[in-house]
Amino acid sequence: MTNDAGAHLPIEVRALRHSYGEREVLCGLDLTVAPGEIYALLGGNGAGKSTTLSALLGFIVPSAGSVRVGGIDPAADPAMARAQLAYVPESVALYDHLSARENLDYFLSLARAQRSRKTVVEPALDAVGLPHHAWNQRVGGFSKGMRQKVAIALALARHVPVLLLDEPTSGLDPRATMEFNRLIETARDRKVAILMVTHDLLSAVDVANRIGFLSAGRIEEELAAGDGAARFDLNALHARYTGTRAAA
Ligand SMILES: Nc1ncnc2c1ncn2[C@@H]1O[C@H](COP(=O)(O)OP(=O)(O)OP(=O)(O)O)[C@@H](O)[C@H]1O
Repeated sequence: MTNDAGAHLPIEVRALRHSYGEREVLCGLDLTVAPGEIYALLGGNGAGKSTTLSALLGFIVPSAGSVRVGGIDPAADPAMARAQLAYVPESVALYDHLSARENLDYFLSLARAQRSRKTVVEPALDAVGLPHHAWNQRVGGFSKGMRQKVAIALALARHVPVLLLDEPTSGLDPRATMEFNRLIETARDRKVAILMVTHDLLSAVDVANRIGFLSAGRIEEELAAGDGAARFDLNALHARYTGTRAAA
């Protein structure tokens, strides 16, 4: 699928199927994320959310269907596909003995990206709201929220079109969750396409443009945020997520 200008969407998954041995986990998954959109992918344990991320990262070769990241097939060219994206796992992997600034510098050099301190690294750290006094501190002492800021700063500095987030708010308190949501809005404002795998319904309701429920290997229901203050109907979503819809 292409957008109106004929270009590929940053994330496109079409009729994706994947089996582990005899067991089919994804059975015709369709999912797209546009530039400047946050898509929250919800689903029960074992629904196939991580498998979907693995397909986007090129860690698995799907049995059928198509996956494109920035127009590139991750199964055919994983390195090129990964160059289009930033992946933030549940626990952000950084070099603990290096400072925030040094981590950015190092990862940018690995990505062969521009890494001028004044024009790239510092503006990115500023954009994610990492306090200046922390820039030169070793990240080993950072909280999960601060580590996520460094990871998102790296994504911004690399100018990638796609951001993949795996359970980003698990273990964050409500205030840190709110801060994280504002943080990914910074990436959305820069037209990054963001796919967030999560169990955190409140966070999804707060920040997502669309919410998709993965069940039985496909998107069973997809909802778009409304225009008003109540972007989604939280009660209905909760009933939907907990399988108590009939009683709701
Ligand atoms: N490498 C693997 N080999 C065999 N089965 C696997 C493998 N990885 C995942 N599975 C199975 O595939 C199904 C989907 O797993 P997946 O991790 O994608 O689900 P999930 O939605 O991310 O779950 P959770 O919310 O618990 O993280 C599960 O039943 C899981 O046990």
